Amino acid sequence: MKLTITSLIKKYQNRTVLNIPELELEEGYVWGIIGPNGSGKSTLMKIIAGLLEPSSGKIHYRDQKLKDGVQKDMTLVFQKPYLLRTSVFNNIAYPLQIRGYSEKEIRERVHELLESFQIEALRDQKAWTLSGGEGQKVALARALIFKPRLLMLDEPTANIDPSSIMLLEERIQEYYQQEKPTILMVTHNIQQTRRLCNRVAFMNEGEVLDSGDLRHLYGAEAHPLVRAFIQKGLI
Ligand SMILES: Nc1ncnc2c1ncn2[C@@H]1O[C@H](COP(=O)(O)OP(=O)(O)OP(=O)(O)O)[C@@H](O)[C@H]1O
Repeated sequence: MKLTITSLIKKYQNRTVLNIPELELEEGYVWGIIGPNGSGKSTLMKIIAGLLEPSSGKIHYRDQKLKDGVQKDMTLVFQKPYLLRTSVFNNIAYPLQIRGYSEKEIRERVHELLESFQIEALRDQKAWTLSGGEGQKVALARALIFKPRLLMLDEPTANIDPSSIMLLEERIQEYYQQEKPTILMVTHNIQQTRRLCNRVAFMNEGEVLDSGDLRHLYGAEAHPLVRAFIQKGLI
């Protein structure tokens, strides 16, 4: 099973910010999407999540066009957590509420997530009063609660303290081990890529220069620009 991208172009005014003739992302892996600022990583994730229209091109997920309702199976967690103007509990419960789960199931599942993210104390706090790191935990808990088959994370641990980074990474790893979803994760942290990802795609100026397993990307066969970036620690 694959996520297949064909002839994808995204332009703003006349500037092309994304140009991907062909890219296949095999399912069941944790993909690190890496590359310098402005290379199109977030734009690609938003297009896959259906939040942004491409200028042209096609994306197929499990042999279906993205349009055909398959996006209910996926979610994108933004770099700056986007939370609803309500309590932490309601934010995490929301994906189950709209999917018609019973009150009891919702209470139990939310409680489990509050515990595993160590945010029980924030249960009734209003989402807009949370710190950045707390908000990021709530956003990830809300994403995991409905067990998406495709989980997209845009710099999930940017501006997060080291112990919270560890906690978020543990939750992502645990979810991957339990459910074997496909995870696409934008990160600027190479160490994090090594810890969490088993596949990597490298982007530069709107193009995917290289992709594959970690050994390939960090090895001698990788695209010369990818090697230069990695060797100089530029990403
Ligand atoms: N709404 C917009 N209008 C015009 N240009 C845009 C818009 N959104 C993004 N861009 C441009 O598209 C390019 C790709 O942006 P994108 O956010 O996808 O990059 P990125 O790789 O995620 O960067 P970063 O690592 O800094 O988060 C950038 O040059 C950006 O300025």
